[in-house]
Amino acid sequence: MDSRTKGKTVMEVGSDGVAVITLINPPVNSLSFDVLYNLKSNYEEALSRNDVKAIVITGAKGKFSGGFDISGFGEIQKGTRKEPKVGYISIDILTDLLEAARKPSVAAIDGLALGGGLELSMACHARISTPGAQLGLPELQLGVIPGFGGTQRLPRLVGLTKALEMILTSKPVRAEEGHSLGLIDAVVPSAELLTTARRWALDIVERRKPWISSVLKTDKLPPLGEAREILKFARGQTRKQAPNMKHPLMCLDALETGIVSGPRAGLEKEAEVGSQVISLDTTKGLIHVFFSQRGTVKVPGVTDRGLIPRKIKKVAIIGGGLMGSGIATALILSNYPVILKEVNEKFLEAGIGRVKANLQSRVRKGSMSKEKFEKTMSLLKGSLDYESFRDVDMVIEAVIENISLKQQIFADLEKYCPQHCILASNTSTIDLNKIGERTKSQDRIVGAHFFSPAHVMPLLEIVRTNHTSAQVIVDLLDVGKKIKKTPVVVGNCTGFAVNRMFFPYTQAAMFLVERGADPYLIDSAVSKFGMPMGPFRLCDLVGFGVAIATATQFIENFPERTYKSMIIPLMQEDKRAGEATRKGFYLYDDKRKAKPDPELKKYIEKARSMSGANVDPKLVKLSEKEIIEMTFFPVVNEACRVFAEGIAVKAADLDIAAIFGMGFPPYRGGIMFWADSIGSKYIYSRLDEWSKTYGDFFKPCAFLAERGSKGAPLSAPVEQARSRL
Ligand SMILES: CCCCC/C=C/C(=O)SCCNC(=O)CCNC(=O)[C@H](O)C(C)(C)COP(=O)(O)OP(=O)(O)OC[C@H]1O[C@@H](n2cnc3c(N)ncnc32)[C@H](O)[C@@H]1OP(=O)(O)O
Repeated sequence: MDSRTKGKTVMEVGSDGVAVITLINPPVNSLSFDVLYNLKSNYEEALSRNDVKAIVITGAKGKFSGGFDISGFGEIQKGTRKEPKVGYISIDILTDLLEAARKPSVAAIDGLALGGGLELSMACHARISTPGAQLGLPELQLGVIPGFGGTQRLPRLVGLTKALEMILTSKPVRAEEGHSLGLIDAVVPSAELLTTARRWALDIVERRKPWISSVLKTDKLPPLGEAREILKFARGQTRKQAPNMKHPLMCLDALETGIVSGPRAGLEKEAEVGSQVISLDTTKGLIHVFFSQRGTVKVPGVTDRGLIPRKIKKVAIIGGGLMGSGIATALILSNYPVILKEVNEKFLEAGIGRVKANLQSRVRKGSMSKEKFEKTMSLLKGSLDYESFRDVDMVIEAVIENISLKQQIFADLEKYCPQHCILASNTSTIDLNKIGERTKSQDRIVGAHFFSPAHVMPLLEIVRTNHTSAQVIVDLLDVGKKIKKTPVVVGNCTGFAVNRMFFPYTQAAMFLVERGADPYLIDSAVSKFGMPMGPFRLCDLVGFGVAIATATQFIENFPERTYKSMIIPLMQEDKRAGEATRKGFYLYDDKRKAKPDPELKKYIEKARSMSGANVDPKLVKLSEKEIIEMTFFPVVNEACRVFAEGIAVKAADLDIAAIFGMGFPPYRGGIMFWADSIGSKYIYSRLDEWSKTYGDFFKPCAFLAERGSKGAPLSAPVEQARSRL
């Protein structure tokens, strides 16, 4: 393969007259322009050769195709590649050359047929797959729409309602379901895939099997009036669920055009809309997230050293509270045997009960069988001492945020655990060097910061000190992958990456309400921006105990930029501690539904008088845009510090940390990506102005000041950062 080309296809013509074209572009046989143009020329050759009666398309190494090469969108966005003529691939190649050919084609699908992969197969005249195949059109989650005729052929093969479900949720179906839906013609074992596909193709030639052009099918489409109703409903749902994104609605337009005006018009609309969505900001954000998420496991100096992850056979967890039980649940769900240690029988029973409840909720929802529940629970053993820790490969400490308690635990662990055992802490804020101060095991001390609920939330912040060995990081990255978490490796400091970014967000919100802004308007503006909830609703959810413990760490370590608001401590004094007490910034009913509380004013006024702050008429009347800027620019500022200090190696890691740890909207690409879309100059000038008016909480850090003064991108690599990694 030419080093400049990305992938290829190869064609072999058998003595049976079947030309087998294989897609080759490791690791997932993505459809790069090179692959697609190669496919076209192989196809033309097959059509022109007299010894070819039919064509089979398959993918190399057990994968049909993971879809269009996503990096191609980036090239088009950056202008480094010219987009082909609108409709060239979907209409000229796949519809007019392949589907309308006078020789039939069959797709032989093993493994993946996603996006463009499934679309290519749907342009064939039949599809044979192996039982493990995954079939889906996940394009919307990348900000693009199903192209290559996907919006036209899928509804014609599986019906409009199912097609909408598959497209709008981006979720793939398995081969058996695909078969029952009519998407797949036969499911056969891997070893029989190619022979069955070849025979099927010849049977079509001989008219023993039907020669079906999916794009011309109409039998699965509902009558026009019904189709319009279904699409109207889908539009309503989409507007509610994805209010800040245009591309799902544009996709529905392409589907509707095909149903109302016929498949040719539908293909043209799909091509037109498909080309427009590539330049949407939300699409740029989502594509950035796709690659950044996969990039977090590439840690310079660690994962490029050829280290092989060691096998972790048994894990111990200390503390069966909310975090410990969640982590235990995540581990046993991925078949790790776990010992859960508590200080007494009562706490141990409660901890095991929590794990049980986590799994039982899956049984209730039907996603786990009773047998699987029993088997999974059998992996969990309780303990009240360290005796059973003698053969564990990893311990995760998950007790309350108390430094001396953690120090004692780590000193004990050093005595009882084997020499190779990884000693991890789930602390969310405390400096790991302090935790390990009373040990001589600094090279195997690491942070494994899970987010609550740990068996559900996708992020794992892996924190390393200057002493943590690369092997330990590689081991933990492997555990993270096995328990299906997105890991982000960060350096050691108070709050690490996520909580350091989180803190100014809640602080900015407190600052604004003390100066007269309405907390409920702030929550509403932040939710509209795309966060799952606003800062006040979030404080209630997390609970004021945690909020105060975290704030204490920040006040101690970053006093110069901590805004010390008394609102939460005052409410806590009155036994309002958030959702758990049914009273916080909101009041909660039996169903935990939140409603604003007029009494909140009282606490705000008291806090205001204590801090000496005055109501500022400008801040009382903030627009939604200003609310977003005043709450998120301080986050950008802190993210810049984290980046400049080398706590995060890549800006993209902070994007992923913000999305998976804070709930930052993925379609905005993450905190640094979003900041760059606004421009460092503007962010710097706003923060600078606020810091002059309102004080050091808003003061831009040196990194932001330097880049902002030049208008340079904040995500560009830090050249000479003193890396803590
Ligand atoms: C001209 C307009 C055309 C419009 C019509 C068509 C549009 C499309 O087809 S858009 C693409 C649709 N496909 C997808 O969304 C699938 C995306 N990929 C995945 O979901 C997963 O990667 C996977 C399920 C295919 C495999 O998962 P896993 O085994 O966990 O491996 P990784 O996710 O780590 O991926 C390995 C490696 O492969 C790269 N990669 C995966 N898919 C693509 C792709 N479609 N294009 C380019 N590259 C892809 C991924 O980035 C990883 O790369 P490295 O990090 O360098 O190892």
